[in-house]
Amino acid sequence: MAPGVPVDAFTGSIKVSTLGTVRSKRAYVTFLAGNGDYVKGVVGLAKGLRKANSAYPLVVAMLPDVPEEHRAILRSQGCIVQEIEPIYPPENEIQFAMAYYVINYSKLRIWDFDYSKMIYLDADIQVFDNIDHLFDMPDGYFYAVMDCFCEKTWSHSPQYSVGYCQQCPDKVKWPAEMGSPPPLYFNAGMFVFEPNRLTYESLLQTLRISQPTPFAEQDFLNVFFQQTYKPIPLVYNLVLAMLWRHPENVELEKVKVVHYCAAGSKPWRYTGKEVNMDREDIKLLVKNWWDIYNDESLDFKAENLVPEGETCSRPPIMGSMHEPAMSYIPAPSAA
Ligand SMILES: O=c1ccn([C@@H]2O[C@H](COP(=O)(O)OP(=O)(O)O)[C@@H](O)[C@H]2O)c(=O)[nH]1
Ligand SMILES: OC[C@H]1O[C@H](O[C@@H]2[C@@H](O)[C@H](O)[C@@H](O)[C@H](O)[C@@H]2O)[C@H](O)[C@@H](O)[C@H]1O
Ligand SMILES: [Mn+2]
Repeated sequence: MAPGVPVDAFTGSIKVSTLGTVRSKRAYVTFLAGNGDYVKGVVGLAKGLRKANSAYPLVVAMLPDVPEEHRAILRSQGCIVQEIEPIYPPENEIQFAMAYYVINYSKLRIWDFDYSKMIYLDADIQVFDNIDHLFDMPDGYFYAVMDCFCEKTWSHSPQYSVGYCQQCPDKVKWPAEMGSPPPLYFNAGMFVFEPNRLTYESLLQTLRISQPTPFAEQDFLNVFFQQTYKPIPLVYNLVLAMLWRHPENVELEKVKVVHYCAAGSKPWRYTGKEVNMDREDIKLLVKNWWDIYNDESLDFKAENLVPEGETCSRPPIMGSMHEPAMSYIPAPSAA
């Protein structure tokens, strides 16, 4: 570390101004696995961030099973393609809420990326308003939106069995005989974090001695970051089930980020046939996603690149950067 360069005590990352010294590197990051249709989600996300005039690039952490054709599509949309090795949980008999969640532990590789602060977004998320200001929140915390426990996907949990949800803690109170209520729990489809080698090593070491649970890496991250987790408003990650489970908590016109995680809501697979998918608000949100996906004016244009070294208020979205050669075990095909 260059002497005299201020280092943030908590994260160990370099914190300097942009005036002639190392600029703290920021980026959005998503995760892509398999050769299926989630690549459409990433293209939509890249175009949505562009439409929202985000100043930061989108890095795609992808497993080795993502085909070259999909990688080329993402580079052509200005994404930074970064291959990662899969991470599997310890041997287990667990029944994940969705079988493919087993690949989601691989998300943990993003803590080893060379950035000072990142915003993680699932590929089934769309950003409809600029959220760059989230990068300026105080360092040293893990920021994410609180999840909801009311969907059937939670039927394994004590919360679901007693009808308790952190979104309405006074509606059905946590039974005193079950001890204190569960700690606040976040949805891991969107979070603001600081990549850091020490944190990364600790995540991997802790995972090796952790019992996998139904929501896979989401459960694991909630336990790991329990002491530094800070809830942020649901406008930054609208878990669609909130629309029918807690409408009193949702002001749809103010929502900046939509998470298409409800069963049947992935826009690129949408049929409208599943439960709640025939709602007018769902139809509108799916249309809004397609309007961005199909908008050719939002496609990446190389001429928008600002040549290296020129001062610019908005770091360019780079086409692609050198992918480090990595040896890896072929990952199982994702869902
Ligand atoms: O076949 C798959 C399944 C999942 N994912 C990635 O893993 C994330 C988490 O899965 P998903 O969003 O389906 O989970 P949900 O939020 O719906 O529970 C996705 O958003 C993608 O980024 C992927 O790339 N390919
Ligand atoms: O691997 C576990 C996944 O768990 C989460 O999805 C769930 C969770 O939000 C439940 O609360 C909902 O009921 C459910 O619909 C939704 O799919 C994250 O969105 C995803 O990124 C990933 O971490
Ligand atoms: Mn998701």
